Amino acid sequence: MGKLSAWLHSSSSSVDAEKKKKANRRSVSALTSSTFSRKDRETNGHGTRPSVAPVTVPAAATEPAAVMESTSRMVALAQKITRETEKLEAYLQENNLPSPSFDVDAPADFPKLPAGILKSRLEIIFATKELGLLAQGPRESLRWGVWEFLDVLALQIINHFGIAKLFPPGQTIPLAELQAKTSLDPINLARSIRLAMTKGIFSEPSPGVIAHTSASRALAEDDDLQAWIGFNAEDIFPASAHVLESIKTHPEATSLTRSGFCFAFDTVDKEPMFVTFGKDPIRARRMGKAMVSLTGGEGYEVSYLVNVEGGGYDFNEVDTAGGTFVDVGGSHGFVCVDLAKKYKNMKFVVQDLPKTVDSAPKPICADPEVAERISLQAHDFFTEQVTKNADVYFFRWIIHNYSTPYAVKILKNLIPALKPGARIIINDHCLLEAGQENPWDETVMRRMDVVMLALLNAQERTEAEFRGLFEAASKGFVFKGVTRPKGCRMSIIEAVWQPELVEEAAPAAVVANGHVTAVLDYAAPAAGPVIAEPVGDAVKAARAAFASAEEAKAGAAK
Ligand SMILES: C[S@@+](CC[C@H](N)C(=O)[O-])C[C@H]1O[C@@H](n2cnc3c(N)ncnc32)[C@H](O)[C@@H]1O
Repeated sequence: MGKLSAWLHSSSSSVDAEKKKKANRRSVSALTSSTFSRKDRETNGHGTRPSVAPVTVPAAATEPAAVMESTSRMVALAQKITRETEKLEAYLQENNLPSPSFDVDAPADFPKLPAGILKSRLEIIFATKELGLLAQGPRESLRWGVWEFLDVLALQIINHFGIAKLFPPGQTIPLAELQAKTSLDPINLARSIRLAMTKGIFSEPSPGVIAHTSASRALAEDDDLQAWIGFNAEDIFPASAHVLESIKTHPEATSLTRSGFCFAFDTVDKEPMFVTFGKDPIRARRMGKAMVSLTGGEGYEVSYLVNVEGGGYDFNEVDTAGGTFVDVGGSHGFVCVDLAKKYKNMKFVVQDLPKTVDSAPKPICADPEVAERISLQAHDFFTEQVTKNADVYFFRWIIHNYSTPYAVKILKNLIPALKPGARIIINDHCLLEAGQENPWDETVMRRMDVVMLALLNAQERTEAEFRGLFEAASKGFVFKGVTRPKGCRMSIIEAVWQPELVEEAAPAAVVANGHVTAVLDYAAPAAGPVIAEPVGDAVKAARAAFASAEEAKAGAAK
C-alpha cells in the first residue's frame, strides 16, 4: 500500500487528529519523491514516461554537457536562440508564411508546424525565458516578478470594459476619443492601456494615439478568448488572492465550500463555486466559453485518446468482445462519438447530470450507425454506479475537480457495479516530478494545479497520487500505470478491478465536525480518515449548479 493510502487508513491510536487531517490535504507532494521512484516509472508496463533523475531547474537540463563546458550558460542559450530562430524563420520563408510580428495584421496563431520546426519554436521560448532570468539575476527577477499580477489587473480592466472592441483593427484612435467611448475613467484607461502595451497589447505609434497590435486584435475579435481572460481575471484572480486566507483558516484545503473562491465571493460554508455560477447565467456562460477556448488548444484534443498509433488507448479487445464503455460525467458525449466512429462493435453510455443529458444533441451523431450504439443516462457520480458490468468506466476532466475525499468517493461508488477485469480509465493531467516536463507544459500544469486549489480546493495529481486514490478506494483496484500520447498534455491513467483482492472488514463510519462523512468498507474500525467537511451537503449543492454551468458551456461550444 502506498503512503497516501497508509495515511488515510492509519489505525494507530497515537495518530492524533491533526495528523489525520493532514492525510486528507489536497497536496501529498511530499510523498512523490519517495513513492514515485524510478523503478515505479520503469515498471509501469507502458514505458512512455521519462526516467531521468529529478531536476529542479526547468530548461537547463536539456542542454548538452559539451556545450556547457566550452561556453557560459548565457552564451550557450544565446547561440541556441540564434540557431533555432534561423531554422524557424527559414521554414516560414520557404513556405511563404508570415514572420511573427506585433503588427495588427500578423496572425494570432502559429500555423501547424512539422515536429522538428515545432521543437525549434519551443526551444526559442524556453531559452529566451531562461536567458532573461539569468540576465535579470535572482534578486531583481524576484523583486519584479511578483508584480506580474499587475499585468493581469490591467488586462482585467481592459477586457471588462471591452476596450479592444471600441475601435476597428487597422485604425488608430486618439486616446481622448477612446476615452469618450467608455465609462472607464480617463486616467485609469490610459494607465491600463499603457501597462498592457509593455506586453505587446496595443501600441502608441505617436503620443496620445492608440493602435491595435495582433494581440489586442485577437482580444477584440475572439469571443472565447475574451471569456477566458474574463474568467481568469474576474473569477480565478480574486479567488487566488484569497487562497492564503482559506488555507490559514482551513489548512486541510479539501472542502468545496472553503476554497479561495468562496472567501473571495463570500460563500464560505454556503456553496461551492459551481452553485455560485449556477445562479448567475452570464458568469456560467463565460466560464463555459473559457473552457472552449482552453480545450480547443493544441494538446487537449480527443484525437490523442483515439489515435492508438500516436499513443492513444487501444480498445480493440473491448471492441472485439462487443463491450460497453461508460463515460462518467461525459457531458454531451463527444468522446464516445469519436470512439464509436473508430470501434464498430462497442456500445457506449454517456452519463451526466439530468440537465446536461437533456440538453445533449439528439441524435447524438448524424451517422445512425454511431448514434444507435450510444445511449445517454442521467447519473450522479456521487451515488452508486447504475450501469452494471460494463468493460470500461471512463473519467475525463472529472477527478481533478475534486480533493481526495471526494475523488475517493467517486471511485468507491463504482464498486457495486464492477465485474472482474473492468477497466477504470482516468483522462487528466498527470504531474511529473519537478522539471521533467518541457518548461511550457510544466508551467501550464503547475498553474492548473493551483487554479484547482483556488477554485475548488481540488488538484492535479502525480502518478503516485492517482495510485493512492485507487488504493484508498479499495484494494480491489489494481493500478496499471500511466501513459501519455506524444504531444498531448493529458495522460491516461488506468486501474483494473480484481475483487478477489478485497479484504473483508467491518465498515467504519468517519465522523468529522459532527457529520458522518464517509463509510469505509474495508478499513479497520476507527481507522478512517478524517474528512473535515460535510461531503454530502457540499456535493448536493454542487450538482444542480454544475449542470447549469456545463449547459452554458455546451451552448457556447455550438
Ligand atoms: C469538466 S466537465 C468534463 C466533461 C467531459 N468529461 C469532458 O471531457 O469535457 C465535468 C462534467 O461532469 C459533470 N458533472 C458534474 N457533477 C456531476 C455529478 N455529480 N454526476 C455526474 N456528472 C457530473 C458536468 O455536468 C460536466 O459535464
